[in-house]
Amino acid sequence: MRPVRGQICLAMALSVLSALAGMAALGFFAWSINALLVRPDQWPWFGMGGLLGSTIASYALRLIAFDQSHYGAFRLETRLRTRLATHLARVPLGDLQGIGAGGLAKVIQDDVKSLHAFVADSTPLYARAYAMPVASAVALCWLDWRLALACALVLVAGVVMMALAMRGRSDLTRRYNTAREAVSAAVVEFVQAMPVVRTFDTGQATFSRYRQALDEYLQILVYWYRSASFNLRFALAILNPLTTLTVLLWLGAWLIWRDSLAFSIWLTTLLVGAGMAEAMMPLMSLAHMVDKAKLSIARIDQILALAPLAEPPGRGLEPANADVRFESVNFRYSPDGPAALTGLSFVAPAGSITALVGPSGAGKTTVARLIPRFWDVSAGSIRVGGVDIRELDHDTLMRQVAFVFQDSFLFTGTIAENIGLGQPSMDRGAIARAARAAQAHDFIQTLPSGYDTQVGERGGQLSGGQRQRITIARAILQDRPILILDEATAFADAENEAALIAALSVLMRGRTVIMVAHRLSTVRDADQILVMDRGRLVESGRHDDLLADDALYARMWRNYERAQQWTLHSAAGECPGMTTVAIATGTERLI
Ligand SMILES: Nc1ncnc2c1ncn2[C@@H]1O[C@H](COP(=O)(O)OP(=O)(O)OP(=O)(O)O)[C@@H](O)[C@H]1O
Repeated sequence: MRPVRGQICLAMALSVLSALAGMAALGFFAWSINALLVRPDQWPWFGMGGLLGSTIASYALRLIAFDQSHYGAFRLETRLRTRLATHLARVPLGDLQGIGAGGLAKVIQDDVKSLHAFVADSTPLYARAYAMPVASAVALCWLDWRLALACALVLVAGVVMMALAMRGRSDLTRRYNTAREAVSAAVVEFVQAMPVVRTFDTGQATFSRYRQALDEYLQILVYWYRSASFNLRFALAILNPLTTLTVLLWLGAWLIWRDSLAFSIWLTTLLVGAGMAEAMMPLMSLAHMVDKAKLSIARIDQILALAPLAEPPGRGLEPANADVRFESVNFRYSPDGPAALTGLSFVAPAGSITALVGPSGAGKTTVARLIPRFWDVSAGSIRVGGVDIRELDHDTLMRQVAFVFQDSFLFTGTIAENIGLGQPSMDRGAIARAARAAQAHDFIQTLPSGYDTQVGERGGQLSGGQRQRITIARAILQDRPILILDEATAFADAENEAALIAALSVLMRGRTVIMVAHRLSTVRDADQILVMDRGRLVESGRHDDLLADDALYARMWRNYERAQQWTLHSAAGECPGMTTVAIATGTERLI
């Protein structure tokens, strides 16, 4: 709360003043009743005026206190979200993947919101819940110590019962939250996996995981209720103002009967004592809110504690040209995980095309993702224009490199916004020119709102090939000297592929291109082909040289050529009752 501490302290102080004004109102009330009883013929103007004034003051102060705490909470919420977002942008992607999109969204949304609720609603109540009993106790002692003592005994009994009810609460709160999170995760999985699940079963398997999570949640709730319920109810009964009132009523009546207490004092203690017990009541729900806030704080801290990627001290260097050099690069996704890359060295000269090929899991995508520093290398270095990428400012590196990935990500927004991403000053003409070069203009024109069409969440309204061409248009507009293509034609169908290859050839012109490709047809004309296997570079050269070497690449090429000739035979003859449906959209692939 440090950034808004002043405002929250003010809110708490105002809340205490409001509680004191409330107590003063009770005093004026008792004074007026007593005055009326003593002199029924005279209207107690002073007491009545005081009552009105202090009641208005109490309400006004309370209102301002909550205003202040809410404004403070809004400021805190914005600051925290901004801080989290800025921090996340500098943390290695691998760490974020470990937490998962759901977990991150929960911290940024729910945890920050629960802190907001705590700061906005609880802080004034907290101050009041502590100040009121203390102020009441002082007032009661001043009025009559015997009645004050009786009140204190009731209160102590109530607090002891409350402490018993809340024993082990932290552990239970933690278990409760874990169970609740498990339910949320199971729901998300159930919903997200629906398209996949439905093709295998009716959702029973995933649903049973959801039900199991629900059962565990229910068990904890029942246990919590049972274990705390007696003590809790007893505590609530004791702290109920009626209990204090009854004790004060009987004791006061006895003292009056013995002529050792004035009626006016008795009346005032009844009013103040009842308020004292009542002020304690919110402490229990506040304790729960504090626990929740603590858990949220712990999760927020966990994210803020993730070490960001190292930034160069002072101003970073500028690359001399657009070549990319890997020098003895070793890389593991986690410190104790297997090596994804081992001793990888190569140079992609400025303006040349380098293709990465190799069997699945060879490390091709890893190479592509290390260049924009999604992760940092474990050993060795990657240099752009002669400078280690760790010594380049993040912005400088981003100005050098453009990416077109297989799972091209579009943001919720219009097509124009997606093409012009990161370049808000770009005008419509430039966006349309980039879209034309990316062969995307024609299909965009057929959409109902053209460039203003909303692409839907993650670009869900568009086909894979269309999304890809929008990403290519974005890369053309960015006009950066180095281009990383990862499976850029993966989603293309026959018609799309021709458009995509035309778009890519515009994009690749004059740039240093590093492309990951499965379909060997797309790498034939590359200036150099790097053949990878299990994280190592095993061959390199041009297509014809590699074929002549007759090693891994030559084998892959032969397999690839054979695959071109595959046809799908109707299996109906061999497997009665089975219908084979093939939707072929390209000459190379069958989906
Ligand atoms: N995020 C990750 N966390 C941990 N290990 C990973 C991660 N991504 C990839 N790997 C592992 O690193 C190795 C190289 O993977 P990579 O995706 O780079 O291979 P690839 O050659 O691109 O494969 P493919 O052609 O199938 O896409 C694999 O063993 C893979 O299991």
